[in-house]
Amino acid sequence: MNAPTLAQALQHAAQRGLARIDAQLLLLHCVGRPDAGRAWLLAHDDDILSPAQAALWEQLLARRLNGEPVAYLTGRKEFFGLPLQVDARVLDPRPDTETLVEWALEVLQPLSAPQVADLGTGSGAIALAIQHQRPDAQVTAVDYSQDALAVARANAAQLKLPVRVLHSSWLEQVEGRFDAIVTNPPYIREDDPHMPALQHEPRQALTSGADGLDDIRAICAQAPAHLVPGGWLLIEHGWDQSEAVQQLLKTAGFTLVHSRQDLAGIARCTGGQIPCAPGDGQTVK
Ligand SMILES: C[S@@+](CC[C@H](N)C(=O)[O-])C[C@H]1O[C@@H](n2cnc3c(N)ncnc32)[C@H](O)[C@@H]1O
Repeated sequence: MNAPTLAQALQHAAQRGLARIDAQLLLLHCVGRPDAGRAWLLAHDDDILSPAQAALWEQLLARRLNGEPVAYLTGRKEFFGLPLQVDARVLDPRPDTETLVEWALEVLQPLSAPQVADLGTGSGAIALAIQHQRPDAQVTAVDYSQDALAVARANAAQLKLPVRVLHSSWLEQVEGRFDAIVTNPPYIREDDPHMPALQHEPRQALTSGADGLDDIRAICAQAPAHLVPGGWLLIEHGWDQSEAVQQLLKTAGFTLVHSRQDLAGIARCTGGQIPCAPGDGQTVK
């Protein structure tokens, strides 16, 4: 077959069942215009792919149809307005996680030069978004995976953001106390039926024991000793875990424990505050 026009390439992808937005992002990548938008594609729909571009397009189309995230195929993902480098060493950052960043920015808002930790940083998405919004903050990005830390370091360098990158299992090798600890840890049950659909992402970024809560349990237990009085722990979790996470936070001594909804209106983040002084405890319903 002759090399297709851009319009023909998109039509072909739709016939094979690829979502239009995915096809557009992959095609922009193939023609070397990753920053151009859909309007550019429309304006150039008669352009013909070069043989090399057509070969790359066919290859990426097949990989996407096999379930690889678009971000791994293009090597980039926008998160909180920041262009991140992303590959199979890290979780593909999800838009829902921006809810957690917004919450963190709110609790940090009254503080100057706050200390912040992002546990399980992966690509560095959360840490870098907070550092970008709060240049006065000292942000520490922690991960157990050296592969993930290499990606986070590369993103920090590329974006010129002074995030401190640290190797640790949760807070075990971390010193000091923070005004906020923010985390999107693994929280999927080992036997979750959706795991095959996530086969291209690192397993250590996804699953956490029989009920998906092993890592959240560890973080809730470790965090109080690493927070200043009045400091917050904010956690992203699964769609059906908000009650369990609220209970874990209360058991660990947190107050003002409550959950927030993601972009789909599901309670997907839960947080609590270390009391400022003994007896300060309150609960938000
Ligand atoms: C769900 S991913 C989140 C990545 C990133 N924060 C995001 O939101 O896109 C969870 C991350 O936790 C890391 N992780 C898993 N176990 C860990 C542990 N014991 N200590 C620190 N990080 C861990 C994984 O390597 C992975 O990068």
